[in-house]
Amino acid sequence: MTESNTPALWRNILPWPGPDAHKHQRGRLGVVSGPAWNTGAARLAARAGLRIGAGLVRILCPPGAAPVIAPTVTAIMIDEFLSPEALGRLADPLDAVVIGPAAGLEEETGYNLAALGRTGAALVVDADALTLFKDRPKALFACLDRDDVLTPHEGEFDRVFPNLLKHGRETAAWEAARVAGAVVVLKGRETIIASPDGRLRINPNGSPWLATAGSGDVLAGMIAGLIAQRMDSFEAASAAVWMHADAAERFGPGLIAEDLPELLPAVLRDLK
Ligand SMILES: NC(=O)C1=CN([C@@H]2O[C@H](COP(=O)(O)OP(=O)(O)OC[C@H]3O[C@@H](n4cnc5c(N)ncnc54)[C@H](O)[C@@H]3O)[C@@H](O)[C@H]2O)[C@@H](O)CC1
Ligand SMILES: Nc1ncnc2c1ncn2[C@@H]1O[C@H](COP(=O)(O)OP(=O)(O)O)[C@@H](O)[C@H]1O
Repeated sequence: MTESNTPALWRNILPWPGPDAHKHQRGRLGVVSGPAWNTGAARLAARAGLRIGAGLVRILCPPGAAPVIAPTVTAIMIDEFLSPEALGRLADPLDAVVIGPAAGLEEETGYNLAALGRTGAALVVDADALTLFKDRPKALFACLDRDDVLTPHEGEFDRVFPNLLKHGRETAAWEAARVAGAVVVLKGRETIIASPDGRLRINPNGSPWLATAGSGDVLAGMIAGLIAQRMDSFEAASAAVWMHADAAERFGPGLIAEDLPELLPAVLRDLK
């Protein structure tokens, strides 16, 4: 079934806090950072996850990155991990984790993903954590569950799912979700959200102002922030894609990725 991704599909299941909410109950999100000179992407994702309503957000960083991150965050917490096993232990109590933005193309990123795959947290896998698996996608799929989300742009999609795009974006996304056994968000002008059970949504409100570095990192944080709040992964991806574009259209000229999280309160208010 193919649908246009309009708010009517998911507006009534957005996660608003109840009167007894506390921060742990609102959802615990983790974002894996790259090394010291590559922490910006994780900070963008973390800020977006916090703004979309996750109650508690932690950046999980490799040795040496914490002193860079600490002066730039306030509500967001920081944990350092020294091994994939240590990352897994930090992630275990979390509801959702983003891995990939500026994570690096070293094997360590794959080991980190595998460790996260053994935790109970839902994963949003983006950027380097996709590119790393070029030519060996089965190793990526082995880390995934059906509530995990892959967020490739077309370049990343072609690395993980070679020869699929020639069948058209819809068929490609549909088949990718089936073989990966996870939700696939094929980004672009008309972003497609595909579920492993065969559902497909095409996003109608794409904004070219999103063609700016780091906007995909923000989207990954938004999706994971909604999943952390217990929204179904396919619905969370659908809602985040629409809200991301709506935020960009509201701002228009001059938009940079840093602006996107700050636009979310207005987007959320109008949806409420
Ligand atoms: N603030 C930050 O620290 C940022 C870090 N970023 C990170 O920087 C690293 C490298 O990013 P790159 O942009 O080089 O890697 P990409 O994989 O995005 O780009 C590599 C190549 O893919 C090709 N490509 C094909 N289709 C594409 C599409 N639809 N969109 C973009 N590229 C397409 C392009 O020719 C490009 O040269 C990644 O780890 C990424 O997560 C970026 O997310 C930007 C922001
Ligand atoms: N021309 C466009 N029209 C609509 N959306 C776009 C356009 N160009 C980029 N986007 C959106 O911007 C985001 C870019 O993500 P990505 O390529 O991962 O960037 P980055 O790696 O810099 O964060 C995606 O959500 C994509 O759908």
